[in-house]
Amino acid sequence: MSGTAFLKGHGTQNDFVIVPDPDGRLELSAAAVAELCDRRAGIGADGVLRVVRSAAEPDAAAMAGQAEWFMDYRNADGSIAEMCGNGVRVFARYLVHAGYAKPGELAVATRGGVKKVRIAEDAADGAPGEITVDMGRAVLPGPDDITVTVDGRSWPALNVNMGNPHAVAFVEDLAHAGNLYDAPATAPAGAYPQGVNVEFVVDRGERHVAMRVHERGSGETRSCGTGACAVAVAAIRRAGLNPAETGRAVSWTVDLPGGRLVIEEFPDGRIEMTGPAVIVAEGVLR
Ligand SMILES: N[C@@H](CCC[C@H](N)C(=O)O)C(=O)O
Repeated sequence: MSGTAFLKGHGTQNDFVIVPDPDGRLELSAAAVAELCDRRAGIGADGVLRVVRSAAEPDAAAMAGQAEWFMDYRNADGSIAEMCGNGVRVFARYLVHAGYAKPGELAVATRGGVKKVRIAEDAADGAPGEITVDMGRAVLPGPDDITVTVDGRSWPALNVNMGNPHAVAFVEDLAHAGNLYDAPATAPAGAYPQGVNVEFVVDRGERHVAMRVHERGSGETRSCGTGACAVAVAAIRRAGLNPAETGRAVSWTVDLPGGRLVIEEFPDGRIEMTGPAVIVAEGVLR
């Protein structure tokens, strides 16, 4: 990949190497992604966002009529995931930075379908506007007896699918999640045949939680957008406030080690996630 241009960006400190490839010319192997994401020998990141026109990418050509750009997301180990919530915000920020889009509404194609994005104008002092993503609907596929275990402690967990799989466990203390370097054990065996992102959550106040996450393919990260949505859905159900039943939208604040995301669930089941996204560097690979 020598000579390839890249940028670095993050959303609530979930960080990404952005690789512009508008015409779909790059072969991005799993090994190349892992090298880029290596925090000592590479650029260092939780994942890679390849920016390609939907029409130029066989996986996304069917979405080209709805979204000009496709977010080709890869985890730090090179594996492919269906969706990345923080990634979509950073991807949208890049499109504005590069002059491919303007603040306002935008559609982004992902392996989890087309996501609608609203990019707020920058503030008068130049602070970047927040970005809201329509994350679609959560699916709660069960089973009801999922448990998560770390260091001999186990908790019941809710299986929430946000396009990608999550196990959400409410715990007494976020420190009980341990170092989260290795993937926490989940049971029953076979509940997550494709692996899982695991969230640990504590209450912080009214409609307000804090979480830590172990991401499939990336380890512990400082934020996970789909994870925050899964956590909000679990917290909303736990509080008996399902908007589909009450007819009222509900908003939950989710604090992560890298910042704050606000998640809103609507009576039609749609979930919106709002948070920051910034580009911090750009360069060329040697
Ligand atoms: N950090 C992401 C999620 C990235 C994908 C995840 N690791 C998976 O394999 O499903 C987010 O912000 O949603």
